[in-house]
Amino acid sequence: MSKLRIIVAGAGGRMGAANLRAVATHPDLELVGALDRPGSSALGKDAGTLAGAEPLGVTISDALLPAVMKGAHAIIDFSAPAASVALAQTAANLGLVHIIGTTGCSEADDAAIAEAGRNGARIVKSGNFSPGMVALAVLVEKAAAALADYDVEILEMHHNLKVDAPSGTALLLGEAAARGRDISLKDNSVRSRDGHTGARQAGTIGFATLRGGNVIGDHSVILAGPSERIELTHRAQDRTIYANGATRAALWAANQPAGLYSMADVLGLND
Ligand SMILES: NC(=O)C1=CN([C@@H]2O[C@H](COP(=O)(O)OP(=O)(O)OC[C@H]3O[C@@H](n4cnc5c(N)ncnc54)[C@H](OP(=O)(O)O)[C@@H]3O)[C@@H](O)[C@H]2O)C=CC1
Ligand SMILES: O=C(O)C1=N[C@H](C(=O)O)C[C@H](O)C1
Repeated sequence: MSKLRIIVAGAGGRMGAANLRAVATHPDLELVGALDRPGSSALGKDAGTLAGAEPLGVTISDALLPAVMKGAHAIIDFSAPAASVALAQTAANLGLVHIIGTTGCSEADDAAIAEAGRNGARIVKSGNFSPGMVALAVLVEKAAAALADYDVEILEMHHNLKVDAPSGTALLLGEAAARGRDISLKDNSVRSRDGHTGARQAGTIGFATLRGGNVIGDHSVILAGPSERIELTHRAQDRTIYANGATRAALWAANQPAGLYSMADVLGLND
């Protein structure tokens, strides 16, 4: 089998480094491009050196076309919402696989990404690419359904450089709880509390956000009922889990028709 040729977007970032290492060490993948934003201090550097590994002979660039010309099949993209929307449109035009880990997308961004999936891109988008988190979401959906009158609260903590809140994973877990209750998350979520809030409204799904230090990603879903509390928790210890999930998704999506997929699809949970 010939190797799947990959472009890593957001290459100069924390996840960029993890993705570059995951691609470089995977026997079925070949790195053909590494992108960062115009003006980034990463431009012109060797992708491997920047990721703390051996030089890879691929220079970080802000131009997609030269990498596409090397026969790229897939983009692994953990960057920023505007960049991910633009890349999804390019992936649609070229029929590429596009793995999107970027969080903090607006409704309009998500609609544009879904449109790209309808127009030829093979997209896997997830707020969390760890298989453990996909399993946790299954448990949350079941627990929220079984304990239909318990209060659901979602707590997340991340490093002090994270720019979006609640995290993409917290929202993914909120969607799982809402599915379990057959309600819309958008219409039933409480994203923050401050001041005289009044008593908790039954049936809502609450979110709380903590930021500090270098926490990679902690998430807890708490189901609070009369005289008991169930806490379902995931703690990430290394960004490798996300990068390995992303490479797995790229290899899976290469054999799928155009569309917008989730990590649950990749793991066969929706078959
Ligand atoms: N789904 C998942 O499993 C995970 C998702 N994430 C998400 O991935 C994203 C990146 O996280 P992280 O690596 O920690 O963040 P970083 O800020 O470290 O990295 C983001 C990178 O993207 C670059 N970038 C910004 N705009 C563009 C652009 N237009 N084109 C190309 N590159 C661009 C940034 O450049 P510069 O710094 O110069 O602005 C930076 O190098 C976040 O949304 C985060 O929430 C993170 C971990 C796991
Ligand atoms: O920004 C991060 O770091 C992370 N972002 C994702 C999110 O928003 O949930 C995934 C992970 O928690 C790390």
